[in-house]
Amino acid sequence: MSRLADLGRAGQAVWLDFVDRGFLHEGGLKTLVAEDGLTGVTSNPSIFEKAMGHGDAYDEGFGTFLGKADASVQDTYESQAIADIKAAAADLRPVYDRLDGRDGYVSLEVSPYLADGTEETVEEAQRLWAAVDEPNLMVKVPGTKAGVPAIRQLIADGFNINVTLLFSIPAYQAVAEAYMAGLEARVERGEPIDRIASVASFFISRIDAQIDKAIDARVKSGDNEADALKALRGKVAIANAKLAYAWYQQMIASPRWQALAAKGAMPQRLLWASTGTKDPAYPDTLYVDQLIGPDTVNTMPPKTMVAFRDHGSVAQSLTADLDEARHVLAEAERLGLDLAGVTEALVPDGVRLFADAADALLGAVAGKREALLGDRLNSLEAALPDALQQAGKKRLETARAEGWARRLWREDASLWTGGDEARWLGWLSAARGNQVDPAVLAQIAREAKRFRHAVLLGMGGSSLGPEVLAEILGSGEGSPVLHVLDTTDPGQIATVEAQIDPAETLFIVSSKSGSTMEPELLRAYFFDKSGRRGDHFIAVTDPGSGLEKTARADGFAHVVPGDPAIGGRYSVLSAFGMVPAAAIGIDTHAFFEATAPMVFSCGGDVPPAANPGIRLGAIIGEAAVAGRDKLTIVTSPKLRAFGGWLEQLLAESTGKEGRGIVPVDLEPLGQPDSYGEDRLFVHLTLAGDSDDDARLSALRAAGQPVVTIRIARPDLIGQEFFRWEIATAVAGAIIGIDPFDQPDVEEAKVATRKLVDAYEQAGKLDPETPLAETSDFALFAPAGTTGDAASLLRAHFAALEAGGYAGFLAYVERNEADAAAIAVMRAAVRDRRHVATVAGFGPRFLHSTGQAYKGGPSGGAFLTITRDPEPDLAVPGRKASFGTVQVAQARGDSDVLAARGRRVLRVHLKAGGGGIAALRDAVIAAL
Ligand SMILES: O=P(O)(O)OC[C@H]1O[C@](O)(CO)[C@@H](O)[C@@H]1O
Ligand SMILES: O=C[C@H](O)[C@H](O)COP(=O)(O)O
Repeated sequence: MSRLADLGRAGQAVWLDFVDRGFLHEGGLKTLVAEDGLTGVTSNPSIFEKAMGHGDAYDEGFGTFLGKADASVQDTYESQAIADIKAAAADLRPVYDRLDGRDGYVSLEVSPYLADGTEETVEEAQRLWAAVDEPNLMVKVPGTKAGVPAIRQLIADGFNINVTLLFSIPAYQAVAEAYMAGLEARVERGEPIDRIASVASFFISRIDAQIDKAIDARVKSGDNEADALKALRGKVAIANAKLAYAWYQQMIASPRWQALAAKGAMPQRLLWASTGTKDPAYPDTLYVDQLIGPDTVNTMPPKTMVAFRDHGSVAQSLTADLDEARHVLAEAERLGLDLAGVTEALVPDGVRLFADAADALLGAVAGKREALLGDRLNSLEAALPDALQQAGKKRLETARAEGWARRLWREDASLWTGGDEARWLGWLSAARGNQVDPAVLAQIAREAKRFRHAVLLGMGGSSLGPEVLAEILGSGEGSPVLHVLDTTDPGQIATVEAQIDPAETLFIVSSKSGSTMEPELLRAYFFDKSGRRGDHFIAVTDPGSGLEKTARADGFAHVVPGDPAIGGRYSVLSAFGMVPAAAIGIDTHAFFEATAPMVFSCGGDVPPAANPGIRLGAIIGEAAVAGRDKLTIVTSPKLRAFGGWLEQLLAESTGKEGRGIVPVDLEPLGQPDSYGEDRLFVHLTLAGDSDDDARLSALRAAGQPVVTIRIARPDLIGQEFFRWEIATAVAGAIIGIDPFDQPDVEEAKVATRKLVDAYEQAGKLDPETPLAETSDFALFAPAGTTGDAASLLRAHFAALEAGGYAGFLAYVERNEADAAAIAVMRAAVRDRRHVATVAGFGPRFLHSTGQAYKGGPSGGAFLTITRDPEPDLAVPGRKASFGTVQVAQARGDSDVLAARGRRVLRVHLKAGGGGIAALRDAVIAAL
């Protein structure tokens, strides 16, 4: 007869500390039951990681889940774990039935991520219990501080519980107390207690591993108690267990337990866990031989089981030599081996080890999902210099150990500054399409078909996302074409006006706050132009805003609410992006479906290294703190508009407190020697689109960091919105700022408002005296600057230092010709001064990159470009025209930049002069 079966006859149940699909399928467990009298199975996250995290044995099972866009890796893993546990439960069911519930259990552990939460643990145990749905399941709950009350409640609620991670006698006593209290609660409620099973898993080898380590260190250092110390090697854990059992025997004899036993209660057996020897110097059956006694369990890894079957010895060892056990513990104490400290530390250590295993497993499942999704998930490759590669890797490991993915989705503000960040995370769930009402979108899509044009009036987060959607996806058949007006430039307004007929145009007024000046002026302007046709207007705004009131009063066709828990720049997957998208006939349902693989791949259950958003965030965040803070956006032609959206997200989120990322968009690609050490290139490319591959390869070859994101189809652009939102939030955590506020934007608004108010009073703006002028332009700068136009321009660019950047802030119409002239100036400055260059059209950039220019890294030198609007446009009900407001915005912003110590030179292009082309030539000459 098997020695293992002899253990059973000695009163000790033999359990297997192992689960594996192949083993179960081949009938391995059934054989152990039949031949060795095995009566139970335990699992833990490490065991499942070994089973599922390697090889392909579970691929078939994973495949049924992972192919779906919205499968979570946690659910996928769990489905397979549960299948194995159910299979083991079925194999053990005859034992359970034969022993009338006294044994025959299989254990499944609650998530180690929950070990600090009582409520969460209770809920998780209930959930697993329902999911496995087998009477011979034991849910494993750690005996941590938070676990003990959970155990009490779960027992009271009638669940079978295996308490895990017990190392010390006091911790075990607390658990035994919780078990009795739970049973007593049932008795009090008149509920049965005779079918509730529990074991207390007392860990063995991990204690010796720690104590022995301390012993060896002291012996090595020549401790004068070396012999006494050596004598304790491999003894302390067993002595500790023996005394725990002695306490168990007393407890069982107590009147309190006897009263429960009289009502049919089953004792909570001590289960010896961690019984595989870790030190090869020890006999491999040590932690079985020495711990044999009635009403106990030993759960053994397969190797230990094989060894015991071969040469284990069965004797009532647990109650033998108790005095010796006491002596061992007394000696340990005398020698200062600090058993209490060791066992206390082993609890969080055990939780961490299981969490590490769970991370490894979830990471492996996520990897399989990525492979299965193929090009349904946008890919990311990073060619990075060594130092950045290492920093990113290290960051991902810290992020994993600190649970960043989970904490982000749990809305834990301590990831950032511990301020009000949790109030701004509505974009996470919005990415699943939860913020928008599909019926409203469908109605808007239907109604919009009667219009030929749609004009979106909004700034920053309210306009840049819709512009990307319109540019990259375009309008559906029979749906209007979208024009975005995010300006006060009279020329630009006139250009759009010339392209539309207000009678055939739907106007979408988008403003979260509902109080932003530009959309308010534009609304007033076009409302008049439309003949005050409210039914041609839709408002998208946060509930209760001023815009909502106006829209209702003016009978707008729809007032679609935003989510106040989403900031403007994170709002594209909410109503702010989806209403315009629906209006131009984009199938928003299909859009969210195409976006879902990224949303789920960036989930809280996907550890950082396998999480595409966190991976990117680690790269851009580490790059920024290492001085590579000019994130240079390079897109294939069809993705061009995306850069404008991304600029706002990065700049407004991270550029504050003198830190952050300065995005560089639409700067023509140069030769490697044009660039300094402050760049991180991000290349977004759409399959089939053409790229400047030669220049990009040259950059990579020159050691510049290049991240490449490949997008298989235009409708997968939604994935990049979400990936970059996650990445930005993560980069914010690395940089150490609140990525959801924009503290420096307000100041320019206040300065502008002052100027406009003064104009409303006086009918003119304060006169200014130019510092210098040519026939083409006049130059303005803060007091103290002198010289002629050429020397002022020369000094402006000469002041740029490595790591600084040149800004071109143009308060002119945003058209191809002006953009091209600015691009030439940028390339020239970049090539001659080796600094990054940025450009923005005002006032559009004020609601986007303006935050970083004022609040982000210093070192920017800004050339602000204005011109007299010709012709100007009046705003209904106001003295100040659009042109006046635009000039006031330019002046207000320049003043604030200067007040922040930024170098600012304002160039006012004269009417009848050579315009921006003349400025371009003057700038090139000045370099
Ligand atoms: O949607 P709103 O409230 O009009 O704001 C527009 C934009 O202005 C800003 O508040 C900056 O001024 C951005 O954050 C925002 O996206
Ligand atoms: O319930 C079983 C325990 O999880 C297992 O025995 C732990 O063993 P280890 O210390 O070898 O990981």
